[in-house]
Amino acid sequence: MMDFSFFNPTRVLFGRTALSQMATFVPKDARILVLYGSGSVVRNGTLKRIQTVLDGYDVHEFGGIEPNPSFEKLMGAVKLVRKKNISFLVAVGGGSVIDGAKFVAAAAHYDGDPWEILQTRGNRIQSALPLAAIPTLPATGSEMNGTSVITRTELSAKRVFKSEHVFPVLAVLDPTLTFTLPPRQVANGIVDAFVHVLEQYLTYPVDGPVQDRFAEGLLRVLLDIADVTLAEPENYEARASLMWAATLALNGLIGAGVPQDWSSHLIGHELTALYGLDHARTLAVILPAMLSVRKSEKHAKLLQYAERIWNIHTGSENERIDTALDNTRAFFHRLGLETSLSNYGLDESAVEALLASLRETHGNDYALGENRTVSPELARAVLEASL
Ligand SMILES: NC(=O)c1ccc[n+]([C@@H]2O[C@H](COP(=O)([O-])OP(=O)(O)OC[C@H]3O[C@@H](n4cnc5c(N)ncnc54)[C@H](O)[C@@H]3O)[C@@H](O)[C@H]2O)c1
Repeated sequence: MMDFSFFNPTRVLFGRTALSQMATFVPKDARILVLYGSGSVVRNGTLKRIQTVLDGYDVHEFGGIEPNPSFEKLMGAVKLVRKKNISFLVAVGGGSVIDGAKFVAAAAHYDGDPWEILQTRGNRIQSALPLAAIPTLPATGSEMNGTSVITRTELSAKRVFKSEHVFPVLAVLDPTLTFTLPPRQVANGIVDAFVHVLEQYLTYPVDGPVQDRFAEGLLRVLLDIADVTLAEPENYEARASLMWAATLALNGLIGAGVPQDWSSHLIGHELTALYGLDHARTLAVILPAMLSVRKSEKHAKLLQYAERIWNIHTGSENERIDTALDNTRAFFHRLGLETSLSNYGLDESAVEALLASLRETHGNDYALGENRTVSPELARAVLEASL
């Protein structure tokens, strides 16, 4: 196992009663800004429930945060925070709203141009407003991590920042808040969480059996509940398992002490920035191609994945790995996600545009992935394999 430092300060309230307990953990004199997205929380009554829970507080609201939240929109919230002297943020929605609120939390305290927060990947953040996250879409794990992904629309640039200061102080996880999700978003969430685990699991062995078994447990649960939670949106137990699995997939625990890849995510971000594909849909395209192209580099863990997740024990080692990759693609297809760029109407010209965009984001000589082998040449091979 590799040496590591693990930090996670987020208090989690989980279950049907979580929302009603929330106020216990919000300072009595807080001036609150509730941030939300395109309005599903208004239509399905979630916002009303939060207003009731926060009755007695000085509460303001900021809606309209888009999927793949934009810097431009969020700067409006930063302005409001300063004008109203807000002291506590509450983000209710999917990963986009929670990520957006993290940016607002950091930008409100930032001296200088807030775009620098993204350009310096969060390194210069000294403090941030406290934030409570109420996820309504189990997927990103943003409710219990210090990561945020923000898009600057005018530059077609999607950027990540990380900071210990933007971990939510509170994550309110009520699976019933996800019952209204359309199947497309549930499927996206399952795939997003599944790929988060794989980015931290399918690297190379470092004798980390605790991390491996945690990761395998989460993968198996996601495979077990996927069909049920899609067919029965109000099956509480299945949705609760999805929600907790998605949170644990990216709260730092399974990745502590093991190598991490994340190259599929970084290429996927460019796909969203240029062509607007949902985050999870970019992963379903890029990840299988990435694993195929880097099969020999990841051989040992791919073989372990084939055996322990897909119960494949016969055939040559290469055949077992190929079958595991076929099964992974089939799982994504079964959930309604495509696994090739051409299914989204993209061709060779998109490959060139994506490669240019990757250079813009990461420099001309980038080297991504756990072994720093994902160079511009290798990224080209992955993108061509994903056509
Ligand atoms: N911070 C992280 O660690 C992290 C990790 C992975 C991805 N991300 C980022 O998160 C974003 C994606 O977040 P997401 O997948 O959660 O989706 P999202 O927040 O973009 O939401 C997708 C859609 O679902 C709708 N929705 C949400 N909850 C609903 C509900 N209960 N009922 C009905 N509709 C509902 C939203 O209105 C929106 O239209 C991307 O920008 C991605 O890059 C962040």
